[in-house]
Amino acid sequence: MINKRLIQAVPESKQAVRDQVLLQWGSLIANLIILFTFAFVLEALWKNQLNALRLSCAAVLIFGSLVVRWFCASAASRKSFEASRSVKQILRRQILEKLLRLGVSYREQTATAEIVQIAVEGVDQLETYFGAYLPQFFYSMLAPLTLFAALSWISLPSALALLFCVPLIPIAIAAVQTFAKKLLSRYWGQYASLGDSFLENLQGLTTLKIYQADEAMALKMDVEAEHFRKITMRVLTMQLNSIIIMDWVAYGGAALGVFLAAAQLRSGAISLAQALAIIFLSAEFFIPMRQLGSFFHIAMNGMAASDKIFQLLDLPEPSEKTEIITEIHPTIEIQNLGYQYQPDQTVLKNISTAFPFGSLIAIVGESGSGKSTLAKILTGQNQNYSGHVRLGSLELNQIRETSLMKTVTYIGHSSILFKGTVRDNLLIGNPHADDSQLWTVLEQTRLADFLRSEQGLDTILLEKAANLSGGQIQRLALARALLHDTPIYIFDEATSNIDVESEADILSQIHQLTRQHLVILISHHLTQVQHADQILVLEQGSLKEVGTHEDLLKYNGVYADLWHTQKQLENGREEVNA
Ligand SMILES: Nc1ncnc2c1ncn2[C@@H]1O[C@H](COP(=O)(O)OP(=O)(O)OP(=O)(O)O)[C@@H](O)[C@H]1O
Repeated sequence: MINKRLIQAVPESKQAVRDQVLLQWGSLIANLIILFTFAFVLEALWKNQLNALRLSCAAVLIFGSLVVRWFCASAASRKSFEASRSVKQILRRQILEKLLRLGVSYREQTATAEIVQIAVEGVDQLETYFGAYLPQFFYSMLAPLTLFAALSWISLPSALALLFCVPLIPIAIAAVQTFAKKLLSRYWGQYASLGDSFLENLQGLTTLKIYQADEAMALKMDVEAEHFRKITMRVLTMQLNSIIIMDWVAYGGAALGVFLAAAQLRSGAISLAQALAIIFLSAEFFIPMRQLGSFFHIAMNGMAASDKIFQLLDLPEPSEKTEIITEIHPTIEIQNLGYQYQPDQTVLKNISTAFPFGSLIAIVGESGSGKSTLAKILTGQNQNYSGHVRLGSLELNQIRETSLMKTVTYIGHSSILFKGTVRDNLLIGNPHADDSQLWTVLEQTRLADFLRSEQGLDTILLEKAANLSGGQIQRLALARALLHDTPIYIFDEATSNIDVESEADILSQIHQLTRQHLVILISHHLTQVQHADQILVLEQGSLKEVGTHEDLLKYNGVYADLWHTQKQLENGREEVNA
């Protein structure tokens, strides 16, 4: 019932829990004083012995205790709030730091949607565990012992009977725990997968509408939601059943206390005030444990979530990388490179080649031949490769991530721009750039005129730059990449799906970059790569051909086939257009 690892993960929580238990205990003592005083007032009233002095003493005592109880209760709830706030902060920081340590290759080990679920919903679930369950756990043991100590002076048999009934509640809790743990783990699994599907379908709603597949997808989600509804109902049934058992124990125990007090009063063993005190306090014996039972189910949910958090925190991290690239003009050398996403699927096989600085290297091949996989290896996103990849004199997977990021810039086909101004987005490339440098790259990428007609560098970009065209997004991403000014640039289909004008502008920039940098260009359009210094042709993960455009046409192999096929298609298109 106590997850040691979770508490050790947030050591600061211990003090907060201790404070809350003490404050709750203070509130209990105040309550005891109120109830005892009340019992004595009632007895005095019954015996007609209530005079002004006694009444005012009782009133002062009750009022003073009420003030103490109010103070303890409000301080405890403030502590509870502070504890849950700091727990959430600490765990989210740990998740973030873990992701930073996993680095750009985190997706080799986990999915982004899962991280979002764990970091947001999963951590929220732990609020009750630290803020309410843990203090209640200790308080619910301290409270019956305190009450026993107070009542044993009045009637030992009643105090003993009540004390022995209290453990029946945790026994009932423990009985459901094994079953509850399995059920909650399945509940969380289904919750995460429903969340994934929901997010994916929501993001792809337009596509689903275009293909009129939204209804079919909605039915599929209905099935998933129905499974989730069923498991949620099972969780709730389990929780309600155990609450009923706990209520039976609590009310049964309190009734026993009342019965014993009445019996002892009748036999003259105790006074009326003592009997009243036992009756008032019988319920108090069970309230803390009963409350623990209610928190327990929410806390179990949190513990199931914490398993997922620890799975993420336990992911193996890439080994410590110490090397820093010092060459100003690094080359890339690849030897017997191999890569697999899954053990039985070889995506790259035995590739050996070299990319000299100052050259334009093109990588071509049919879809799925492994071009992007190679680009991701060169940018550190895919780290578990076999063979060697050397950047200058250093092995790539030994290079510190910050150093690699200062050396290689990757521009993919759907670049991400962030909500904010154009300036904010450009400064990501180089935080120290001044406005004139920003305008220079915007001129180079031919965005300057457009932006001048808007609000210049202060033009606001919506989420995913929804207020820019596809071509403008890619040109702005290129401007940001130019500001980054690294010796190596990798363009992975950076001009696919954009207008001809933007494509031409970007290609012209790529060619201008070449002599001062090492540029790797991945493209399906062979016309874009025909002037490359070297063209690598991949086929099913193997390097089939290497050479210039002319060499490869003469060789009359895979590249020549691709070239002629594309030419025929283009000619066919021109004829249709004519
Ligand atoms: N994250 C991944 N997990 C598992 N398999 C993957 C992953 N990414 C790519 N693959 C597989 O690896 C192979 C090579 O993919 P890659 O994206 O490198 O090809 P590509 O040549 O860039 O294709 P395209 O030209 O269509 O972009 C494909 O068979 C693909 O299914």
